[in-house]
Amino acid sequence: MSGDGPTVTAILDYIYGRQEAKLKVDVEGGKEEETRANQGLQMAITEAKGRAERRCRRDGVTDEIRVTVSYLEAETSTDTVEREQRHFHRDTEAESEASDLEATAQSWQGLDQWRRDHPPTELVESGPEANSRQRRDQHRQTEKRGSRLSEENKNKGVETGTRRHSAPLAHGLCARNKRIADCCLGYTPCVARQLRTRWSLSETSLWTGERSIQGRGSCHHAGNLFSAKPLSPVMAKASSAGATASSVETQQSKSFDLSASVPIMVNDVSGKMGNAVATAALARGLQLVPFAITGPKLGGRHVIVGDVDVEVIGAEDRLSVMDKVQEQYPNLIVVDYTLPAAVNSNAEFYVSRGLPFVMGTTGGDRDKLMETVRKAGTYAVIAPNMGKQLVAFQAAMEIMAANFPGAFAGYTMKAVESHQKTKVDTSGTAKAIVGSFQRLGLDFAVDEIELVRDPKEQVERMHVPEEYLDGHAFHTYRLESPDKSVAFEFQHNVCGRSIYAEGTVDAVLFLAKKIQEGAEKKLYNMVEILQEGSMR
Ligand SMILES: NC(=O)C1=CN([C@@H]2O[C@H](COP(=O)(O)OP(=O)(O)OC[C@H]3O[C@@H](n4cnc5c(N)ncnc54)[C@H](OP(=O)(O)O)[C@@H]3O)[C@@H](O)[C@H]2O)C=CC1
Ligand SMILES: O=C(O)C1=N[C@H](C(=O)O)C[C@H](O)C1
Repeated sequence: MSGDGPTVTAILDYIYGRQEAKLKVDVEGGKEEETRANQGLQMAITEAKGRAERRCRRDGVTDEIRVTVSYLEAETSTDTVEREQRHFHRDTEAESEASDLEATAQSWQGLDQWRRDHPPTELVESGPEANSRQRRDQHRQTEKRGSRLSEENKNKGVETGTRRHSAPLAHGLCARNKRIADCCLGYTPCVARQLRTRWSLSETSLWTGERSIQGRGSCHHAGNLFSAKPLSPVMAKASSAGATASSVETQQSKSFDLSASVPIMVNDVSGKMGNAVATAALARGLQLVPFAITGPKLGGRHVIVGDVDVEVIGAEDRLSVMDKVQEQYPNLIVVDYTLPAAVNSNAEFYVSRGLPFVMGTTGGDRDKLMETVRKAGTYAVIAPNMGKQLVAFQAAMEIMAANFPGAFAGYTMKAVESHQKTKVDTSGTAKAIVGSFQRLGLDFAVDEIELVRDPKEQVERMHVPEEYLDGHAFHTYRLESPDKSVAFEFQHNVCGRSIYAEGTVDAVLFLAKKIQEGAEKKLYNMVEILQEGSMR
């Protein structure tokens, strides 16, 4: 047994053709007898099984899952390094590698072999007993490899971004298609293999630089589904590679749910958050609808996001435009980042058209907003903050308030929030957190929250970095006991908007999934999405 204890590595493998799923659980670094008797480890395995089953159900792959548990000998860290380096060399030959991969991945035997040659850079699921040293080693190696890969791709004139690549195939796809690449990042080799399978017939297009594949092909992370709608040139390419277009279609219609290729409309894409969300959505393979609705008489502009030219339509023309858009994109999900004054009327418009939506905009009449959505029974996510860790903090505060109501009775609080000077309302996040403090016994009203909007004060007093004066959210809550002998301070400071944009994409994908499943519950907040494990 290694000094750091055994490692659990669980790999979920969907076998689409046979509509079944297998979970492979490897226990490395432990002797069979010991690991069987190790309760923590067994719990980790059970947990991995449970998560795999949930994932299978969520993805609609199969109701059945076969589980095998194998006990392997421990490896030295030197082995790991060597294997990682081999992996790197093979990464750079990703194209031929991908062919090997498909052949070897046909059986568990093959998968075993493949995994020995391609140790995962990240565990799909890892139990509490996971060996942190080994993971740190792997991480270091991967980071090194990632930057070298980026360098190489720069030389080839290919944009891959700075994130690391988890599998040769992911790298292969990265090299040709940024959107797909982004979806692949973070996937483990076995999931990447699914992608390889999906794209096997069109991979040549990816590698030879055909732009056709970049059209509306898309994949997304939620549920590990890879949904693709290759454009006809890809079909043609596949045909010329020896497969008929119909065989490609048959394979896809069996394996994919095309509704997972989620089209989103971002209102208003010309705003700061709207733009950030549209950019993040494209990077994660969603389909950006080339129309956005803005306020009355504010339309007539075009905003270019990635390679999509979005026409911004004034509210006065929204009826006719939406007729067209909904016909063309029946699975459309709307994202709203507009202004507090527009929240209620926009929500009414969406529900009147049965449009599922994610409302990130703060302010307006929140009770009325909830009532509108509940009454209409439209699928929606409504939350004042979409940032994963902020949502977790919010959830923690709610839990504390629910468990210890009145625990801070008698305490006083000062709450201050600083945002870019264009922000017109009080932080919706602060209002939600204050709600929890109220339940904890504090006598504090939301209109007591202090707002800082003056850039000079933001720099000098709040210590906002100057480059983020146009996009920051700094919050501090300071609590004191009646005799001032005890003080608590909670602070969350965010620079930029990417944390919210990523969370918004999670929310869109979550909603798409719920719609696809026909979920009875229609209205969600971000805490619920986080609880379901649907935030990246
Ligand atoms: N939930 C979350 O995680 C987050 C929420 N937010 C919230 O998102 C909202 C938007 O913030 P931000 O992007 O910074 O603001 P911006 O002012 O940059 O963007 C608002 C956009 O909405 C447009 N607009 C104005 N009126 C309407 C209307 N009636 N219908 C549709 N669009 C309209 C504006 O157009 P024009 O410019 O022409 O006036 C502008 O493009 C705020 O409420 C903010 O608090 C922000 C960050 C994170
Ligand atoms: O307007 C913003 O910027 C932000 N708005 C949200 C809020 O009001 O809580 C979230 C975050 O504070 C950024």
